[in-house]
Amino acid sequence: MTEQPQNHRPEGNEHQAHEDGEQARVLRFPSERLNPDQTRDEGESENQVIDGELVDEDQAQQVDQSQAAEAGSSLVRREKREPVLPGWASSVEEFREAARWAVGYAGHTFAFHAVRCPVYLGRILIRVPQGTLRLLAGFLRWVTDAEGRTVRHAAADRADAAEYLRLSSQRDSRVRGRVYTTVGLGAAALAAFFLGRAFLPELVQYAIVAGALGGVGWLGAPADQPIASRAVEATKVPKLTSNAVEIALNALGISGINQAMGKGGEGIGFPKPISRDGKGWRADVDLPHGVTVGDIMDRREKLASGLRRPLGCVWPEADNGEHAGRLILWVGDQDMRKAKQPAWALRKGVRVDLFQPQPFGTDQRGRWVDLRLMFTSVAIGAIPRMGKTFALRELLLIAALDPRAELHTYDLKGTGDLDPLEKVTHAHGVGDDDEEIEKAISDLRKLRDELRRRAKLIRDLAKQGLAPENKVTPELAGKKSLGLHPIVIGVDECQVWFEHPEVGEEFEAICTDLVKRGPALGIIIMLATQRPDAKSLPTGISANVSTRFCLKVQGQTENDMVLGTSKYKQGVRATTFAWADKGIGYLVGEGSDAQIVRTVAGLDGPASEKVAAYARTLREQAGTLTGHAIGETPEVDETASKKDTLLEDILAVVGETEKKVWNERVIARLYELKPEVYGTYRESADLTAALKRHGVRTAQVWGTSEGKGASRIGITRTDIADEVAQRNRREGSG
Ligand SMILES: Nc1ncnc2c1ncn2[C@@H]1O[C@H](COP(=O)(O)OP(=O)(O)OP(=O)(O)O)[C@@H](O)[C@H]1O
Repeated sequence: MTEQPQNHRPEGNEHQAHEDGEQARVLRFPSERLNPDQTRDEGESENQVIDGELVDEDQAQQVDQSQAAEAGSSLVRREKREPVLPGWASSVEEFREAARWAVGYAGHTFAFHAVRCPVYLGRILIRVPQGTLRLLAGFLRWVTDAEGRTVRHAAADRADAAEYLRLSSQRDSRVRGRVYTTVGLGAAALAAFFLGRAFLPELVQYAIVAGALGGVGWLGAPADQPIASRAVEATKVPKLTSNAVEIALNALGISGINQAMGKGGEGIGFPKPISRDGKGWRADVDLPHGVTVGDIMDRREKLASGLRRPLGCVWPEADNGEHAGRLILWVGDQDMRKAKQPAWALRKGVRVDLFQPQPFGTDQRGRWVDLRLMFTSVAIGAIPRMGKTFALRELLLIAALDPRAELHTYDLKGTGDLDPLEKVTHAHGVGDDDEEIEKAISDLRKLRDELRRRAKLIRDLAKQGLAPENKVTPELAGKKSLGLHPIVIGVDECQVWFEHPEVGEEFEAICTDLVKRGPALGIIIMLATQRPDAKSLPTGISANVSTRFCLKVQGQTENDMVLGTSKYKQGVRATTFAWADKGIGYLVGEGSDAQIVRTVAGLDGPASEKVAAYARTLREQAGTLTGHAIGETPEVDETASKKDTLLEDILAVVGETEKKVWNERVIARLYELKPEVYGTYRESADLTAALKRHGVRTAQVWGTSEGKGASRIGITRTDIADEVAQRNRREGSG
């Protein structure tokens, strides 16, 4: 939340460790006070102006707890408690996955060996003679006490008569005993054989013979050629050791690390043992003083080389809960881009609720990462061919699976990437020719009006206690009569709109408004661009989107433009992705830390068509197919195609005698002149924005109302007249 000065009395004087190391206080708003007496005690600070940051209740509670720990008993320590159950036992998904693996493994092994049984039988029979020889040789060695032979020979060689005699007599008695045992066992075996032949069922006899032969055959197999082939070739992933991590970090060429690793250096700390984490190893590392996680992230490729692992397996991350030198190094068993992604729950089509989180992609550990589209606006950025359009289309498909959602899809690149959504979308645009731009601006103007209608409606509903948080709720969205269903706008290559020479600024103004106010009012705008700079993703938009997905970008500016200010400095660097990391990006969701996510793989055109077909069925059943999806042509706003005559109209309604006029007065007169054109101008800022597009600035101007003079935003007539004259000259010379 942005910094806001608060003029209120503080309650409590708890301290919170601030990011920059300063001590900051958590202050309660007056309404939250439990003890009215306290307010009297704090009367001195009545008019204290506090500069601070608004934090949510959860954050405040966390801080409260840690503060309580600090302030309370000396036995109470600040600590980070590890989960009681390991990840696989506490996550249903992981448990299911492990169980699926075990059953699959057992099934595969059984089938593999069952098919090869005849081969194994042949191998056994071939090896029976060899096995029999080995068995006999071993038996003979045992009976004759062969293992003592070398010692006896040594005694004889040394001419140690006493020792030799002792060993020989020991051997004689041992051999005697073993011969008796052999004879006894032989007689017993013979008796067992005849008894077995006489009394045992034939099947059991065969089984015994087969078992005996099997045993002998097994014994006859050479060590390197076992009877049974291996059903599963274990791909051995080397264990990640602290030594391997140290070698890799040392090889990065970072002087701070090299000094720490050198003689007498502080070394590298491992605050926790390296352990398994999902399908890989996780090492928590305390880097030497002065070395940051960002330094390591910049050298991801070198780190992978140092660890002798493919680049797609090595994922260094910052631990945001700790200091800037705490590195979490996750090394996967498999390259993330090649690892098989678990099935996407929505691939076969299923009705979704946009108010609930939906699976967007998988993290390095192969776990699904969910995203709640409601109450967000989304920015997607990347250099070309990294999977930006796939990501946007996936989000639009998720939205399409909620039959309440009204889609507006714009593919400004014009290659038809969003065409699979045609069968469900309310408004659809492809390309950037004049007609398409006209259609789009007209649609956006309607959306801006809808935004205003919703804002007013929500205000009214809040007054009646029906919108407690002053935003659209699932209940409100479900009431058709209110028209507060989710509206989802997806724009690929949005820079085409914002850079348009005539309506670019208007596109920007409307989109900024939608980004800022849309989420609370059930309007979600998603903008994707391959050139994230101030022109293609205006700052008003980039600063206000709440969900950001950044695939590979080239530099810090683009990185921060998409992911948010200072993200690069904090070690969230989409620049470290490789060219082959398609569909892999940093996702910064609402209030959550950045995480690496791979969008749904294989969701290409045909696969998207299938999901969209299901979405259409859902919409047919719900009766929510509208607009483009049922072949309706949108009514193009007449004013969009007509010449914009704002300046001339102002000159017509503001007489030459009036030098300066307040905006609100100009708007009222314009409305009288052309209500159908100027009906959307509700406030002074609307006229200011419209004039800005014509290169005319508004300013504070003096005027009178009911006899009282006041300074308000307004126009200067000569500015308008000059601009019209200049334009006429330009057109004349052109
Ligand atoms: N999650 C993913 N896993 C694997 N490959 C992916 C994934 N997402 C996208 N890709 C691949 O990346 C390639 C580029 O995707 P896409 O067309 O979305 O890129 P783009 O950034 O929109 O490119 P452009 O800027 O040219 O429009 C596609 O061929 C697609 O197969």
